[in-house]
Amino acid sequence: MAPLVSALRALDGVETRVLVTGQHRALLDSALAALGIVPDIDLRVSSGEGALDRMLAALLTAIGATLDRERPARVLVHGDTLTALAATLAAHLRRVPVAHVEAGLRSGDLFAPWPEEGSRRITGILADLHFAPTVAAADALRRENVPADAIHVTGNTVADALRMIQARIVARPDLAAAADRILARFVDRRIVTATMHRRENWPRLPAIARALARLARRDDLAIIIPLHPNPRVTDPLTAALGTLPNVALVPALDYPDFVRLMAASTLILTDSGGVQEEAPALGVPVLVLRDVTERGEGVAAGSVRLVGTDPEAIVAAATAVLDAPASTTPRQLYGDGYAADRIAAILVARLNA
Ligand SMILES: CC(=O)N[C@@H]1[C@@H](OP(=O)(O)OP(=O)(O)OC[C@H]2O[C@@H](n3ccc(=O)[nH]c3=O)[C@H](O)[C@@H]2O)O[C@H](CO)[C@@H](O)[C@@H]1O
Repeated sequence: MAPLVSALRALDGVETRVLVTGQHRALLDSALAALGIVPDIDLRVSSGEGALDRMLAALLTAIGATLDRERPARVLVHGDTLTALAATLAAHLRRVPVAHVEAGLRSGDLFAPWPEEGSRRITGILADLHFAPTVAAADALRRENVPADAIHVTGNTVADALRMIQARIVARPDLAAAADRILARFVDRRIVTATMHRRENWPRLPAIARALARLARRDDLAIIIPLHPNPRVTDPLTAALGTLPNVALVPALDYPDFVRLMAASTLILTDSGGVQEEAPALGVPVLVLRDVTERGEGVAAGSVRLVGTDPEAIVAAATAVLDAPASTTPRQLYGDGYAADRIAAILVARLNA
C-alpha cells in the first residue's frame, strides 16, 4: 500500500489520510519507514493474543469512530487482514464507498488461508472498485458477479514496493547492512530462507521445523529464518532449531534487509503471500508451505511449488531444487511495478466523476 500512498499524495485536489491500526505493528513500522510513509492516524489496536472476534470488534469500532471524524469520500483497503475487513465493514455501515487493492485473490478454501480468504471475499462483496493484480484475479471477481466496469487489472503494489526498495538499496547499500551481516556468517554456504506465520499453520510448525532440521544436516546450506514476532510462531521454531549452527533464527527483518536476503537465497520456503510474488520477481525458486494458494500464476509459471507441511514432502522438494537448481530467470507475474500510478489515476477519475 505504501507506493499507492505516495502516488496519491503526489496528486493535486485529493487529500489522502493514512490510517494504520497496528494489528501487525512490528512489520508495519519498518515497511512504512522503508518507503517513507508516515501514517496520519495510528489507532494502536493491540494485536495481543485475543480471539479474532474481539480483535475484529475492536478494529471495527475504532475505525468506525475515525470515519465519523474524518468523513472520507472513499475508503481504500489492501489485501485480507482483519484491519482491511473491519475498515470495509465500517465504511459500508456508513455508506462510504470502498476500493479494494489486491482484489480477487482466491484460494477456493475458506479455511486456507484462514481467516484471510473469508475476509477478502467479504471485502469483494462490499467494495465497489476492485484493483486486481492479474487477469486471473479479475476472472475470480467476475465469477462472483462483480461488474466488469468495477474491476481494473493493475498489477499488485507489492511489485511496486519491491522495485522501489531495490532502487533504494542500489543507491544506499547500507540500507541492507543487517542482511549483509547475517549473510557474512555463511559465505561458504548456499542460503535457504524460510518464513512462516499463517495461523492455520501454527499446529504444523513442529513438523515444518523437523523438515528444516533435516535440511540443516547438509553442510552446503545455511537456513535463515526471520521470525514473525508472534510467540506462537517463534517458540516452536526456537525449540526445534535454536541450537543448530547453520540455522540462523533472526528477528523479522526490515524490508530492505529481507529483500537482500531473498535475492541472496538459492531457495525460499514460505507460507507467505507477498513472498510468493517477490521471489519470482527476484528469480528465486519458492516452495510454499501451504496446500492451496491464491497465487496460482507462480505455480503455473514454474516459479512456485506447493509442498504443504509434511516434513518428508518438504525435504524431498527442497532437495530436488538444491540438487538440480531450477531456473532463476526473474518473472514479473504480478505486475510491472507501476500499479500504484494506475490505481491513483483510476481513483481520481472516479472521485471527479
Ligand atoms: C493470504 C495472504 O497471503 N495474504 C498476504 C498477507 O501478507 P503476507 O503473507 O505476504 O505476510 P508476510 O509473509 O509477513 O510478508 C509481508 C511482507 O513483509 C516482508 N517481510 C517478511 C519478512 C521479514 O522478515 N521482513 C519483511 O519485510 C515480505 O517481503 C512481504 O513483502 O497479508 C497481506 C495484507 O493483507 C496480503 O496483502 C497478502 O496477500
